[in-house]
Amino acid sequence: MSAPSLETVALVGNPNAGKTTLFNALTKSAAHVGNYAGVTVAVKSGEMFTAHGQKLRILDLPGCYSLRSTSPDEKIARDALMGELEGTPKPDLAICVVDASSMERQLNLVLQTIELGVPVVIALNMVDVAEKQGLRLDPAKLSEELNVPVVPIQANAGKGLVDLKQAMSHPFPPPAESPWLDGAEDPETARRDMVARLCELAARRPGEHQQTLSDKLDRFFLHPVFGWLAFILIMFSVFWAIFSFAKIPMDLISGSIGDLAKWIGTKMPEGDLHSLIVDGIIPGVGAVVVFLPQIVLLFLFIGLLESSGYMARAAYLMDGLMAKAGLSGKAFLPLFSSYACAIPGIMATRTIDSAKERLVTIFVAPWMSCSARLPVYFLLVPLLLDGKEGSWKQAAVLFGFYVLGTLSAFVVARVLRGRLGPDKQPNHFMLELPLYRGPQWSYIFRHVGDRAMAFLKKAGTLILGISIVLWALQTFPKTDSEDKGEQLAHSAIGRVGALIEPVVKPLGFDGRTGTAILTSFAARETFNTTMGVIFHVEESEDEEADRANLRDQITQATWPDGRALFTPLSVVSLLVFYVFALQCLATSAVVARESGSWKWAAGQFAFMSVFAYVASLIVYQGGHLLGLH
Ligand SMILES: Nc1nc2c(ncn2[C@@H]2O[C@H](COP(=O)(O)OP(=O)(O)OP(=O)(O)O)[C@@H](O)[C@H]2O)c(=O)[nH]1
Ligand SMILES: [Mg+2]
Repeated sequence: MSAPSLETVALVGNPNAGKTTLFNALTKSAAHVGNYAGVTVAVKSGEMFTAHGQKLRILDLPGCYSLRSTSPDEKIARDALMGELEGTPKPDLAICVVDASSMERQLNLVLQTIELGVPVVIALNMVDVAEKQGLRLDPAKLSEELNVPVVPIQANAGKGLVDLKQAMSHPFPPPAESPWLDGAEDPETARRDMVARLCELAARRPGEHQQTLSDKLDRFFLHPVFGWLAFILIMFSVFWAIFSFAKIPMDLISGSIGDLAKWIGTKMPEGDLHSLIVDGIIPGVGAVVVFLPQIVLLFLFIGLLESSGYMARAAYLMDGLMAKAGLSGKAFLPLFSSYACAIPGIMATRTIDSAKERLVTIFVAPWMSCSARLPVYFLLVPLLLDGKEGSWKQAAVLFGFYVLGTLSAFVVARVLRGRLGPDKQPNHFMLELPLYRGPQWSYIFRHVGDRAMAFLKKAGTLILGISIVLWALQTFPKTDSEDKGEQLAHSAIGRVGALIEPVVKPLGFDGRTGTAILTSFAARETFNTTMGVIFHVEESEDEEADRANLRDQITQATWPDGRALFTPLSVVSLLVFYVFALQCLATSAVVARESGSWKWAAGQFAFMSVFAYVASLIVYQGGHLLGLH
């Protein structure tokens, strides 16, 4: 029975000290770690057994620099320690996770935790890094000075965990005193003096400053000119690699889907069920699933950038640009995570102290092109270029659409930030540059695996359901006509298309594309599903045609008068629409929760939808005036 009396141990420490790594090692779980500050923004709980078989509850807290902070994630950490956080019991023991290589900055929090009167054990982490820097650590001295147990560990290699578990066994050490406060007028100064003394005694720096490899790399990656060139080159290579490496597995998947459809086609008798599977489910789900390789590659590259430590350098470079948008460097990581998915990105804004800046960041986060847009981009971008043109050109176009979303987000952030007025709270951005590290493959693979599973799960549930509904909508009501085009026009979906057409025609789309846009307000990938279902039927008169390749089918689509439906101009207009439209119910729900107001979420939705429409209109009509087509 999970008794409520289960004793609770909280992991406290500065951001990036290795708390989650330790949490995972102790509880054998796989919470997300990353080599930059602010990865954990909510309290995570797990269970473990001590050396004596005693069961403990472990809490992984968000990193914080002090216990008086104003940003939501640091407040969560403080409240959890004080037992003031709803749903989490007051910890019976706090393990202060300290990065041994930067004790000067990290011990302050340890002192504050001791002052709270909670029993404390110090886990002196990253001893490997400290050693490489030539630091001479003296854990015994530190323990003696503070009167709390100190255990040197290396969390990512599982070293020292046995000793740590021993220190966590019952009875817990008694709360330590805080003699540094005795007779002190200003606790802040008293703590600073104490930290200096402790470092002098227990963490002696080598005589001369050694230039580490990280220092050397940083001279290049943080260089005002070369740093930016490297940044652009790295990002561009990621896009290029996604386009070129994904090609082989993608052809394989789309080939198998085609074969499957053909095989079922020959095995099953004609009829509605046959049609449901061959014309509804397979093209509908298939149009999304073929992009699995791109999703996997995107998350693989994000994982590599995160764990190597490069992400923190990118934040450093972007700091100046962020300031121009009225945001601080703290907004960079939330915005960057939004390229994967806006939801964790919006959650990560909890690291931002300023409430107003946080709102603005939440507002613009969905314009960082998320991975759900990738299937749409990958379907459409190649239509702009001749299929044979190199993948670097396609990568350049894709890069361009990412830049468009990002720059527009910065402009809107600036305007909005200006309107919200100045901030009362102080806002300090302290960017730590962690050391460069080799990739941690096991975490990366697990994370990529999770993402791939989530993507497939969505395809197997939401997308599957929508495919079935779409198939029904275009099969019923039935006509007697043999002509597929007539049947489509007569069907429910054809009627919806006819209704929508006047609205989307000024943007260069017909009713079928309009229907696909409409359905993608549930989730963006549904665009492909709808296109897959509608255009599959349209073109399948020709039984010899390669049914699997949706792109070939939509290149051949025409208006009733025979003009091509997808011209470069209408494709650009469509892509622009997808860059800006907020088509994700889950994001809106998270925005409402994190901003604490439905109005904010609704306003964001309305703004982005109208913006997308107008931007697309300007592109299409403007292009026409310029004689483009
Ligand atoms: N070299 C070395 N790296 C470590 C050690 N422990 C953790 N790391 C790495 O340090 C980085 C940060 O680890 P996390 O566990 O995410 O840190 P955190 O304290 O949870 O950070 P926040 O959630 O941002 O507060 C990761 O890249 C870890 O793999 C260690 O003992 N030695
Ligand atoms: Mg963490």
